[in-house]
Amino acid sequence: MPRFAANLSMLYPELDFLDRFDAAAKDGFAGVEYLFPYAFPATEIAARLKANGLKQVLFNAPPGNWDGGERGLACLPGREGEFRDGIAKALDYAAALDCPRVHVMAGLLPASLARETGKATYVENLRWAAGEAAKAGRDLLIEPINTRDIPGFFLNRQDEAHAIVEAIGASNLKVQFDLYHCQIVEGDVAMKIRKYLPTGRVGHIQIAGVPERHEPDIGELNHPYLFKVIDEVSAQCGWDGWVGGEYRPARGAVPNGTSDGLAWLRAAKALSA
Ligand SMILES: O=C(O)C(=O)[C@H](O)CO
Ligand SMILES: [Mg+2]
Repeated sequence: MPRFAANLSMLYPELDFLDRFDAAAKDGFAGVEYLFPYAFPATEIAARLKANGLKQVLFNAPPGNWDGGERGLACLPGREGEFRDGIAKALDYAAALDCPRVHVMAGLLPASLARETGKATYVENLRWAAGEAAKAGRDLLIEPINTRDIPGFFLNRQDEAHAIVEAIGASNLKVQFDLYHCQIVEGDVAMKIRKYLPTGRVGHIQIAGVPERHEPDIGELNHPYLFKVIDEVSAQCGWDGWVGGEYRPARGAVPNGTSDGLAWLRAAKALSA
């Protein structure tokens, strides 16, 4: 079975962020991911990881003005300086947290901007950032996201993401394959696992129930089946990444709301035992 990480931006909403590390470890997660560490000193987060024997497997580079609605800077002409400063900051945190990969959000394509212009900026920014990440020994990930959750998001489809990664040709630039977004945008998830894992271009997988983005055992995707497909393909091609549970617990921010919803994780572990 794949290794599972808890997404601490979404799981354990009833707890303060720094207390979520302890909860995830107690619930049997071996790794954690989250959107942004920047509100906390890296030393403080590193201490929580160490105290709980957790691996930091992923976080995002600074996305621009998140509260103002921005969702990344990578496709935005004129913001290259800020983009580069954000990558430098992310790589500093990645070193302090011993985190092997950083997700770079593409951003919202402005209505007034031609897609080709946004794409040229995106590709140039990624090329530069992948070079910096390579020097720091990290992978850089890009993630197709559905436009119901993030209207106007620049990167939506798996094939587009893989084409961009192939065209740039940096071995540390990879795709963050979020099965939830994939199901909403294009479907055929199992076949896409079979198609893309063997390419070596998938750096991380994320899961959630579709369409509510609750636990993976709620909704239209059959995760036990997909875990078996991931296992089977991994055995053939050597994929050894992490699967992040990135969902909003159905019971919400109530005590033990996340822990009580982890039947899907126990079932996945039982399958591999
Ligand atoms: O929303 C997602 O699926 C993500 O993985 C991003 O990191 C946050 O938008
Ligand atoms: Mg995701």
